[in-house]
Amino acid sequence: MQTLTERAEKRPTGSYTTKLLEGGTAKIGKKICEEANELIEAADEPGDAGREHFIYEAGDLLFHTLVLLAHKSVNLEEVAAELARREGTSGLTEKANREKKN
Ligand SMILES: N=c1c2ncn([C@@H]3O[C@H](COP(=O)(O)OP(=O)(O)OP(=O)(O)O)[C@@H](O)[C@H]3O)c2ncn1[C@@H]1O[C@H](COP(=O)(O)O)[C@@H](O)[C@H]1O
Repeated sequence: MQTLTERAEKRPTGSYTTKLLEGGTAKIGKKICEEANELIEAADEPGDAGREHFIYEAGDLLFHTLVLLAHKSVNLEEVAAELARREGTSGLTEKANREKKN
């Protein structure tokens, strides 16, 4: 995350992250969707090779999600704080609260 934040600030040429950041939410979002699909496909692959592929794709999805956080100037601590806020609350209660809000 620190590296990605630095890429967002300095935008060095020859950086894949810079290329993504220059494309903004549309480009990063498209990659996140692609990587999410690849992760889901890999989830049902059998055996050790399937497991390894699944981990590889999870890495890709997390990487691109972190790039979107850097693009939005959001740090991991803020996301961790949001998850901590939810801790101890049932996911079903959280869902009901969201539905009330919308
Ligand atoms: N952890 C990663 C990382 N994970 C995945 N990727 C890239 O994410 C892309 C995954 O997309 P695809 O599988 O579709 O491959 P692709 O066809 O090459 O992708 P596109 O050109 O179509 O976008 C690949 O290009 C991977 O290289 C990453 N690129 C960079 N990092 C790390 O990010 C840091 C900054 O990297 P740079 O900004 O490139 O210096 C460094 O520490 C890197 O190791």
